[in-house]
Amino acid sequence: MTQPTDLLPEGLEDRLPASAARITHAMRACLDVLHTHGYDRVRPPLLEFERSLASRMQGIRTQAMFRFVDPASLRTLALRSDITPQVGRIAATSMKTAPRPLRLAYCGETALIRASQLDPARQRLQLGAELIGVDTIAAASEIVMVAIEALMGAGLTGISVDFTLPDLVDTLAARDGDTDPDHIEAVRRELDTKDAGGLRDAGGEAYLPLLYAAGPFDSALADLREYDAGGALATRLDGLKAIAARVKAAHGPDVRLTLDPTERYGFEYQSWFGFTLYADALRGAAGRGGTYRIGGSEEAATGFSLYVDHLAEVAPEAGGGRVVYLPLGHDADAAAKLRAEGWRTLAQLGEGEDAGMLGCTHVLEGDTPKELEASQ
Ligand SMILES: N[C@@H](Cc1c[nH]c[nH+]1)C(=O)O
Repeated sequence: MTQPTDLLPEGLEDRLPASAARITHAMRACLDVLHTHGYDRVRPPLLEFERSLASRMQGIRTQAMFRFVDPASLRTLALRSDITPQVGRIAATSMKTAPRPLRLAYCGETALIRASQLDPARQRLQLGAELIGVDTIAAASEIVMVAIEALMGAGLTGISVDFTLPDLVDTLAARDGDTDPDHIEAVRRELDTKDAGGLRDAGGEAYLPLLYAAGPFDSALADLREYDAGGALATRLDGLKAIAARVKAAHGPDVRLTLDPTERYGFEYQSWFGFTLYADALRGAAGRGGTYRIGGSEEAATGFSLYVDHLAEVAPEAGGGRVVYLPLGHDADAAAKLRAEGWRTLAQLGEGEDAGMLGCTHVLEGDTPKELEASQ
């Protein structure tokens, strides 16, 4: 019986076996890909001092985090809403002297006070990789390639990568000698809503072509090059082209590439390069990444995060449906051998159990699993 006290807060939910199995399967597949590419796993804590979460990356807002006073230290703690800043802290402190480039992977729960309208979840299983100490095309390409491989490892299809230039407006404002923060912010806001009229009213007429330089990668890049007559964006555009070329060479038409230079949603701290990952049938993003600087050490880094519980909704089922029922007094060695071969076993505990109802497909007879129907 559900009691009123069993209700969960909005945006938080229990994952029951089928859904939890999908998530675990996707998580393992993604972690395996990161492991094979040389990314070492770290496990930062679930909460830490609010100030430390905020100080490592520019633009992080702790207002969106769950915060409370620690009865032990009487200081404000925050629940992490993103693991990347924690990995930045690790790279700048305990792993300061580790050789660069430093490759770190992570996977853990994050929480947000307010979900977005597109994605109401207030808890997210974030998994990702950070490549620290280099800001090169080679590093950004590796991150994009590993992210795609991780999604493919989880069984996702129809993957697309949407590139963006998170610091675009700042770069153009610097080019134009525009130092008025209010004007820059107004332009950003109108670009975010992709409102041409609003952009004009905000004095951002010069930025109008950016709204239209979006879509399939090659044509959007060509539009941007045309727009960028003065060449302020030239190195960025060359970088994007080189990264895209690597993805194309490896995946051809299997991975769709798009470019939306003004897309800033979710890019709080990324610098010249950002990307969002999508897949077939998935509502919203599967993940996001880009280049950034670790506050304090000012070290350059590139990385990506995948939202595993979200992407697992469209990942194929975990499979491995073979479950063998072990009757009372069964041969324990035979059962152990089957488990070692990848079978799942379910041991009988008492009389009156229905192996089929409990999800078993086989029953152990002697040392051989017999299909349930066949054995009856
Ligand atoms: N942590 C960022 C993505 C990212 C990882 N590294 C760099 N950017 C996010 O979840 O949006």
